[in-house]
Amino acid sequence: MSPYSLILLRHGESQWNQKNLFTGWVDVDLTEKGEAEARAAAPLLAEAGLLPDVVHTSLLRRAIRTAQITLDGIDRHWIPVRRSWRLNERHYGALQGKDKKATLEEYGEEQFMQWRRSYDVPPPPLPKDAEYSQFYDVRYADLPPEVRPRTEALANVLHRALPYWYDAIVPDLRLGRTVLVAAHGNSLRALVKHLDGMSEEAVVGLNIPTGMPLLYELDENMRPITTGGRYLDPEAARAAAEAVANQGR
Ligand SMILES: O=C(O)[C@@H](CO)OP(=O)(O)O
Repeated sequence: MSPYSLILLRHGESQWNQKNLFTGWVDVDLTEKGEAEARAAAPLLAEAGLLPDVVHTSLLRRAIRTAQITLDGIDRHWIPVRRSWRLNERHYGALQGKDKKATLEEYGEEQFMQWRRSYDVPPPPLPKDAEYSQFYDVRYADLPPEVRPRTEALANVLHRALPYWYDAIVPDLRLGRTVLVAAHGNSLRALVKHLDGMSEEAVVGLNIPTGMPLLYELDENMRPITTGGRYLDPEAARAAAEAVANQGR
């Protein structure tokens, strides 16, 4: 038995996942399919005997609602919750609200993939007052303006997520709590990169599917017992990750 259990859960399908639009910090809701995915995660946790004691989410409703629906399904809707902008999806800059297929056609495969999956190349920044900007969103009002992103590469996401990992999630794990983190495709890619010690090149090929619980059993040093963790439904997760990889095509 490993000492520490961490469950990573990307939100269920969102309205903009369904429409194939770059989303980032835009606060779109789940689709009915996304709600069903969140419900389906519950029995997987129950069957594995994984009952979260505490949940951490981003400030975005697709992650917040996914956590609520999943936890409700295992009668754990009452556990303590903490939320942080540090778990938010990657800010997608000027791509927020843009169609993935149209972006691929307009800019070509190389640029498209560089923006989507490269480690350190961010999309162009989004003007503060653009339609899909969150710069003046009240939920980020406590953040100094220079911290509020207008675009992010995965490297920036890792940089802002790690303080939360060390200062909020690890302390919960150290107390022996089973921790659920409900977050996003790219904030979870950053966390997985850190946990698995992935190279900048390897993380390019990492895709996290929606609504599939990913269990990391961690040792005393908060390192995975098994690299890559373990999806509770590995076959479904593999197919769904492939679909994420192929978005835009
Ligand atoms: O649009 C987004 O914010 C993300 C996740 O949905 O997309 P991608 O997988 O292309 O990084």
